[in-house]
Amino acid sequence: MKYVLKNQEMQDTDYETIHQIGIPGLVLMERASKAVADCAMRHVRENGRILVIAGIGNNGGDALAAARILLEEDNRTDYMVVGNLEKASEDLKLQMQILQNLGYEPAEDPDFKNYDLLVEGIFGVGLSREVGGVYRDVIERINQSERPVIAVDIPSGISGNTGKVMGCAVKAVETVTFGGYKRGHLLYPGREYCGKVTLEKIGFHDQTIEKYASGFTLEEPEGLMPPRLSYSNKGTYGKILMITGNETMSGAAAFAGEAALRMGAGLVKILSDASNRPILQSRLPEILFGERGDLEKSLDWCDCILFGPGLGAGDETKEMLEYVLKHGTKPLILDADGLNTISRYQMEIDYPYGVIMTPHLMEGARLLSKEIDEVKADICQAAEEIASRYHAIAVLKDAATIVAKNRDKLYINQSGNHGMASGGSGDVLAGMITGLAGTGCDLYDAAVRGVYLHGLAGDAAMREKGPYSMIASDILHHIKDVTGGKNESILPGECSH
Ligand SMILES: NC(=O)C1=CN([C@@H]2O[C@H](COP(=O)(O)OP(=O)(O)OC[C@H]3O[C@@H](n4cnc5c(N)ncnc54)[C@H](O)[C@@H]3O)[C@@H](O)[C@H]2O)[C@@H](O)CC1
Ligand SMILES: [K+]
Repeated sequence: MKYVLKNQEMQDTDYETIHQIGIPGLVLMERASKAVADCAMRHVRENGRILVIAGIGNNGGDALAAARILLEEDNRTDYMVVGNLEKASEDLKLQMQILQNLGYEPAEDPDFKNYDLLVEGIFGVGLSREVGGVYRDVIERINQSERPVIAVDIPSGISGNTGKVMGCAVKAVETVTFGGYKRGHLLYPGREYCGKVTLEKIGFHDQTIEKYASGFTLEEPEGLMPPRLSYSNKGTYGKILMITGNETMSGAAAFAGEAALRMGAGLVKILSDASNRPILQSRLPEILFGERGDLEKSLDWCDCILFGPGLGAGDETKEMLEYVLKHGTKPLILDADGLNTISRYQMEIDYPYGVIMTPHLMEGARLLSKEIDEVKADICQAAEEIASRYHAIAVLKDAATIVAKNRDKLYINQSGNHGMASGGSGDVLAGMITGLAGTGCDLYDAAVRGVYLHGLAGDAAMREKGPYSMIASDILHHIKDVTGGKNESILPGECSH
């Protein structure tokens, strides 16, 4: 798990580290610049020429100190500063003075194409408005030079808060950042401008970062699945009820049902249109099939409910959803037409047993009565609004999916790929989350882990089938690769590890 911060949260972390904990800012800066210089040396060939481009804030200070370390290591390095030096930060002025004391003067109007590598520290977490003037000119020259660029902290021009391009932005091959990720590293389009993101420790301690970070991300699948017990039976791993699939969309029910079973669920019962009985029972004989008349007794039977995939958003769905919201007593996952029904009929949700809502951007926009562009402008905020308005855990699905719950740290997902952008992927996700929730996993954990593992299964599918040819069934097929436990022993005491 890694923390994710907004600009102000990083500045607060800086402030506390320097002024309350007592690590001098210049010590942090020296460590930051060492990490940047090391990265530059990994990228540049022997005798290659490096140009360091600094702004006038502390991001520029990091860059100039990196230039000094590169020179100390005998790299052919020039530097330049963009902006009015009179307005520069004290640390930037100091770093420039040190370079001059050592006899290194800034390069005058250097031709970027004469260098093998550019290192840019124009703006970091201090970027606060659209980029214009000399800054814009330099950023455009950097990109036009077609030279590899290392960005210090975040590519200049990318908003650390939203990943938005603030007028224009540097396209980097690698970004070296410090302490924790910034949201802009993980959210699109910023994510594409960063190249590889390398997170370095420079003196910010975890407890300080944890105190200020409003977000987190997962990077390792270990330890995410609920434990399996030798002494257990199918009842131990959850009885899941799925109200899914109308007469034209049996596939949604099949995908969600199989995904829950592949996540380890004990029993899955699908209530669907009668015409789906032969299809589902031949495709997925492991499931129990019921018709909609079975709703009342199924609600008593189950440990967890999925409502929505492939149902259609008509009056019948509305009546069933009202019934579930009134009589259900188990955690509820609302997806697809469950969500469309809520927005279409402007239903309110106040369901005390826990709700996860899994809208894609368009469904999210409908739930908030907004235009999709408003949702895209800050998807973290949109996810938080859905969570707060519907008293739910919101899973707002996009290339970087967000999971939000009131007062908890927000999750930004990094797994997954564009090969997953095809029909059925969302049904698989809903089934995976429901599978985890039905096995007794905390609901927020179920949402976060389901999203992360779904992306990892998609990545495994992409490696096998490629982004064009992979389909939702391939994601299902690869769930086995991300749930682990394949080498575990069958009998207690027979462990191989
Ligand atoms: N001691 C510290 O505070 C540390 C700071 N660090 C570095 O310092 C960076 C933050 O430094 P700063 O807070 O000085 O800010 P930046 O260096 O990110 O920004 C410089 C200044 O540019 C101005 N500015 C913002 N948007 C602009 C725009 N669109 N056009 C023109 N000017 C604009 C702002 O007034 C800002 O102060 C981090 O990203 C990191 O690289 C690291 O060295 C770690 C320690
Ligand atoms: K930068």
